[in-house]
Parts: sequence; structure tokens; C-alpha cells
Amino acid sequence: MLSFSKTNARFSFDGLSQTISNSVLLLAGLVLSSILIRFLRGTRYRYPYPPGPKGFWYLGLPNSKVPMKKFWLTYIEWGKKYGDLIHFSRFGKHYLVINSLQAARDILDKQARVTSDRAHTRIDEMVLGDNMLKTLGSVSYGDKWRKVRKLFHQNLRAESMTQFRPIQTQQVQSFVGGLVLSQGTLKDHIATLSQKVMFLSLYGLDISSNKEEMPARNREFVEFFDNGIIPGWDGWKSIPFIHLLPSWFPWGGRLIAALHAQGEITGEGASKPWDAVQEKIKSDGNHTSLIAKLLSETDPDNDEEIDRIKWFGFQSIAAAADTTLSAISTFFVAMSLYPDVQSKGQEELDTVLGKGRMPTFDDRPSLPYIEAIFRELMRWHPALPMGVPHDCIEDIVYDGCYIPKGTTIYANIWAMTHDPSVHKDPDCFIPERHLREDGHFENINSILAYGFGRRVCVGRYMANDTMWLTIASTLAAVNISPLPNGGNAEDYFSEGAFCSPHTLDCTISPRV
Ligand code: HEM
Repeated sequence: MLSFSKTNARFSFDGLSQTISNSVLLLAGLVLSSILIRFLRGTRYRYPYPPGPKGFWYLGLPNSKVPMKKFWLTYIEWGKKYGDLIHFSRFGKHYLVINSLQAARDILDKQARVTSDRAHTRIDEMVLGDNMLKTLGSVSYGDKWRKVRKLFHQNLRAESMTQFRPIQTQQVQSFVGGLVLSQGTLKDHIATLSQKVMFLSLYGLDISSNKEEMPARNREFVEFFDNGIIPGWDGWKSIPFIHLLPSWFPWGGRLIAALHAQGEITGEGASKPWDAVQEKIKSDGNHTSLIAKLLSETDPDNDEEIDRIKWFGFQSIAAAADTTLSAISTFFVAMSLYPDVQSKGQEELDTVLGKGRMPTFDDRPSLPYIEAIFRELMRWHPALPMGVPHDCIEDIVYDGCYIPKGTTIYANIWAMTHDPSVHKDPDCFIPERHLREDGHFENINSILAYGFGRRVCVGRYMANDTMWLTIASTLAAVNISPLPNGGNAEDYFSEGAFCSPHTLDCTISPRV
């Protein structure tokens, strides 16, 4: 025991050393029991992380080892070594890539209650602010997301599609009419179609080209998104205090400045068409559009709902822009590389419709081969091969592996649609694989390119309609020549997060 005498002012060293050793023992006991409790309770100490490439302690996988180009192919390669689940970390942030459909269904569909969040860091909230976090694709899973998603669902569900069909029909016909003249600018021609349909359907605004200011802003927004969904890319956002770096600071500062720009572009992207439609409503007594209809049904004092409508419009045009562009451009590459498929599709159209008649939505059930081309397109080169990542809000244990709360989870859609045990010759474009003897097709919800769980693409019915009609009408009206260089399909595709052809050099000629 520690004793101190006032009279002789002397310590008893025996007492002191005993107290110290008691304290050390107590501390060690506390530490051990807390580890034991965590071990008994905490999954972290009972299960390992899924296998994956190891990095350095807190830093995790170095930048040079993070696959940035056609990364879905690298994860297939890594899968051969690590298995269906691949884990790695960066700056304390965990990433999981799922290569198998079964695991994606188990984790993203069956455990959707805990795997439907989106990643948000302090820096996103500080730099991007409210604007970025209002878009449905980015908003955190919870009540706010539910309210926004409901608005999308009510207006974009299968039963609501008839309202857009006159616009889709008219725009696809005019697209096909301009195809022969679009030589050298085919990609722009497709980009204009994908944006025009959305601007007209949502806002009743007629844009003449994708290069106009509003659609151009829209594309800029999507370009930021393109980088942001590469697995591991956003690890730097988890570095403590990174948000305090000044914009002139090399590397980190530049990234932060880019985020600021993203925030501004997002704000403008949403405001410009919103202001334009308000102007139209005021000046044109006959103006009709979905946004105008929703506004007319909303209490003008309900600012929250009005704001939701504003962001519903913007998120719809933004989400449709590059996805639809990528998918339709891929269709042209496929037809160039597979002239037999093109001829078979045209034969079916001629037989069912008669030569020269343009297809309508009512013809869809009578055109199984065209349907199969559409399904194969979505399988062969899904527009977002690794989808949009989900974050989990609780720890999960799957197949004996620990997936900590806050892990960003990617479904490698490409790996699933190119699984050779399910799809023979997966790299070949073979529509026949979707044809069944009973003439039925799998439900449209089985198309993996639209993602998983509660976050599954809410615009999928609209995308289906626009793409199907474009495929059918194009094949009815024109011939697409083989690409000049022929050869490997992969040579035609760019290397960002979107699977989009970088060039479309095919020649288009009218079918006489
Ligand atoms: C080829 C066409 C399209 C493809 C391949 C596609 C694919 C996707 C994918 C993979 C996701 C993420 C799903 C997930 O988190 O698991 C998504 C989300 C979304 N898509 Fe699409 N999409 C397409 C067209 C469209 C269109 C035309 C619209 C709008 C009309 C749209 C609106 C959305 C929205 C708002 C989300 C976010 C949903 C949420 O986070 O709750 N998409 N899409």
C-alpha cells in the first residue's frame, strides 16, 4: 500500500510497487475481458474477412493495384484465385466485389434491409451538400429514400408506361429517319435520342441536340458519376480530416475541387430544366408534361414535395442519359459484328409486319427474335458492368466471412452474365439462348443489368420500351454494315465504369 508520512515526508516504496502491479493486473484483466467479450459477441473476431488482395495495414490496397479499366474483367481473374467474394480495404474503408449470382441474391436481395444504403462520407456531405444527396441514386437508405422512390415508382412503373409511348414512338421514328445521314456522328445521334425522349417525357422540353446546354450539363453530371463508381476509387474520402485540405493542395486538394465542381454542376443540372418548365407552364397555356401534371396535383405550399418533384425530373434524365446511350450504341456494334443476327431479326420483322411497316409496341409479343436480341444485348455488354454500389448498414456474416458495417458492395454483373456454366460461349452474341420452346421469356425483372435488391433500377420499364422500339425500328428500316476493322468486340468499348463503345464507324444504308 502507498503510505506517506507528513512528519518524515517519506514514501513506502513497497506499497507503491504493489499498487502499480495491482493496477497493471487490473488493466490487463480489463483489456483481456473486453477482448474476450468482443470475441464472444463480435463477429469481427470470430470470422475472417472474405479473401482478397492484401494491402498495407491502414492504407490498404495501394492505388497502383486498384483496377481502374474494365475492372469487371480483373475481378473475374481475381475470382479464380480468391473465389466469389473478393474483399479489400483502403484507408480503413472496406470493399466487397461479388462475382456470383447466388451470392448477390443472398446478400443484396435477401438481406436488402441492411444492404441498400449508398456510401456517404463526411466530405460528400460537406462539399456536395444537399444537392447531391437529393438524387435518388445517392440518397441514404431510409425514410427520405422511401418517399423519393415512391414518386419514381408511381410514375415509372410498368402500368405508367403508356403515357410515354407516343413520345417514344415519334422520337424513335425521327431517329431512324436520320440514321442514314448520321454517318460519322452516330454516337451523337443516339445520345440525342436518349436525352430527347427523357426531356420531352418529363419536362415537355424539346431539345434539338445533345450538345445543347441542358443535356450537356446532364452528361457532365454523369461523367463525375462514371469515376465515382470504380471499386476502391473513393477510398481517399475516408482519410481523416481530408475535407480540411485547401483546394490548392496537390492531389487531395484537386480531388476536393473536383467535388465542388460536381456539386455546382448537379445544382445547375437540376435547376435549368426546372426553371425552363416553370417558364413554359406560365407562358404556354397548353403546356403538358409529367412535371407540370405533378405540380398541378401538389399543394403549392408543400415545399418538400415540390423539391422532390424537381429532383425526380433531374435524376430521371441523368440516370437515363448514358445508360440508354451505352445500350443502344452496343446494339449497333453487335449488329455490325453479327450480320447473321441482323438478317434474322429483319426476316422476322418482314414476315410478321410485312416489309416497310414500322413496328409498334403492340407488335412486341409477336416478335420473339427481336425480344431475344434485346435480352442478349443486356446480357452481352451490360451498360454498368458492376452496377451501382450498395453500402451495408450492419455487420453481415456470409458463407463464414465477415462483412463489416459500412462495406461498399459491388455486384459484378458482367461476371454473372458471362458465367460459362450458365451461358455457353458467353462472349458471343447469341440471341437464340433466350428463346424457349413455349415461346415465353423470363420476367423483365430477371435482367441483371438493372441491378439488385431495393435499389434495382426504377427506370427499367422506360428503358425497356425505348430500347426495344429503337432496336425493332432500326432493323426494320436500315442495314448496318460490318465495322471496318471487324475482329474483337472489346476493341470497340471504352474503359470507364460505363460499358460504352468509343467509336461507331459502321455505315448505315436504307433497306429498299
Ligand atoms: C439501359 C438502361 C439502364 C440500365 C442498364 C440501368 C441500370 C441501373 C443500375 C445498374 C442501377 C443501380 C441498381 C442498384 O443499385 O443495384 C440503376 C439505378 C437507377 N436507375 Fe437505371 N438503368 C437504365 C436506365 C434508366 C432510366 C431510363 C432511368 C430513368 C427513367 C433510370 C433511373 C434509375 C434510378 C433513378 C436509379 C437509382 C435507384 C435507387 O437508387 O433507388 N435508369 N439503374
